[in-house]
Amino acid sequence: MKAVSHTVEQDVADRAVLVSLVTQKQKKNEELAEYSLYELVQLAETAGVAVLDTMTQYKESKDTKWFIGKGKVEELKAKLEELGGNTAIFDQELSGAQVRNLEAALDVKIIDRTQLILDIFAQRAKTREGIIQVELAQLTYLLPRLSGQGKNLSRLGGGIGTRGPGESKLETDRRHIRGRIDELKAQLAEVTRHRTLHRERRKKSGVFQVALVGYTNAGKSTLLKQLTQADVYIENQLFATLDLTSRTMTLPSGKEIVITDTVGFIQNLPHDLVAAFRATLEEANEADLILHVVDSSSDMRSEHMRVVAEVLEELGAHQKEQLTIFNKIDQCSQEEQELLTAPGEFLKITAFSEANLELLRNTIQDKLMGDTKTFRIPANRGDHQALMYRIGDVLETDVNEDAMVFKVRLNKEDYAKVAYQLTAYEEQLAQHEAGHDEGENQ
Ligand SMILES: Nc1nc2c(ncn2[C@@H]2O[C@H](COP(=O)(O)OP(=O)(O)OP(=O)(O)O)[C@@H](O)[C@H]2O)c(=O)[nH]1
Ligand SMILES: [Mg+2]
Repeated sequence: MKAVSHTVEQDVADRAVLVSLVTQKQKKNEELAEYSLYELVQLAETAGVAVLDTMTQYKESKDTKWFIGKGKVEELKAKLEELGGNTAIFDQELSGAQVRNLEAALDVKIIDRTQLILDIFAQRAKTREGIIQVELAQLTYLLPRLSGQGKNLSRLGGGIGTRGPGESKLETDRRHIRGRIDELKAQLAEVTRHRTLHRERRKKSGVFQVALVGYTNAGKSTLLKQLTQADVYIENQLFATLDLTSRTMTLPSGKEIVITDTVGFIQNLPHDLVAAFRATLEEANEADLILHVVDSSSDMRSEHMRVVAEVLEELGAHQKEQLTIFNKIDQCSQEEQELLTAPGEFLKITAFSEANLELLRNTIQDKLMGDTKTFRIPANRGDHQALMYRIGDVLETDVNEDAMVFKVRLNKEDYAKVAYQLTAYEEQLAQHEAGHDEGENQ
């Protein structure tokens, strides 16, 4: 390495130049490509990499051998030498051959966007399920890129720092990796089964489940914390949350529900990762209500919302009851706030306002539960009265001459099951009373 720039932090192991290729096709949406590179910088920093510089190449289509053009490779080499870089990170997915060619030409570590995201996930995963899922995604990514050549192989798996699948694992051949993939899949199935059982038990007990989903850094964990006083990790960085956190939350009616924080989404989320995290994301699928949290202060919020909608669709969760939460409006001007809109119901809030949280709690309650309704039940029919406690939350009771009056906040599903029966009771009561009146009049 030649001249090392004095701005470089010497103690950071990975010092990288970030590279993006914008092809003719993507050029139509240059803003998006630029944003993707901006995100890559954040991702790299999240992974603990010192970002020295970025460069973008505009090219008709990608180069099969070098990904970027040969001339651009020379330029990159000069830049890496000038700045004392030891890593090049590409914003798009590279083939195994491209990685090897670039590595040979540049003599630095080559990482692509997918691998970088996988590295961050590996760094963050804490639960057994998360750890299995990340290793599974890493190996699935690695398998088609294996060349069987020792040095390249270990480099390819090396990742940022030492967080790739360990080198000893990589010394083994494809067959071993396939075996390990099968093993991980089996372990994952087992963990998932436990969780599904747990979730079903919760469901049977009639507890409502709400899932927080959204683009990374939208404020999901902050909301979980604000709504439940949970002690969760919140950071102004991408992918702060990786593992699921479920907490009990109390609605204004006093009813308890379970609210779950999930992993954030990002554009060009590696497909292997979505597949591996499917089980975790299923949580959104099982929820009674999805809270889609949006960072309304981001210029890219529409893009974020599109990405989230796509992932939800991929999971088959797009038909679920949804509430869009435009969060961080404290960072938006009045004009910007007025522009915020979403299909279906939405709220504009900041997670730091108690009044806004109250509004959110009430909206969740209204979404999960029906309106309040008053029933009159014959005073001598204990069985009918017991029914009142099965169709929702009894808010008030009162007794008058012939009937007990129940004011109930309905649980839509449970009420639907017995609504016909209750209508019949009401009719009976009305008839009874009519008979009574007639009798009195005579
Ligand atoms: N100004 C402002 N900042 C907020 C608000 N809500 C959250 N934040 C900040 O946004 C950043 C990200 O918050 P998180 O709760 O970690 O976001 P997340 O959606 O859980 O992110 P990931 O776990 O990375 O997917 C933190 O710095 C929060 O303090 C808000 O209403 N207003
Ligand atoms: Mg989070």
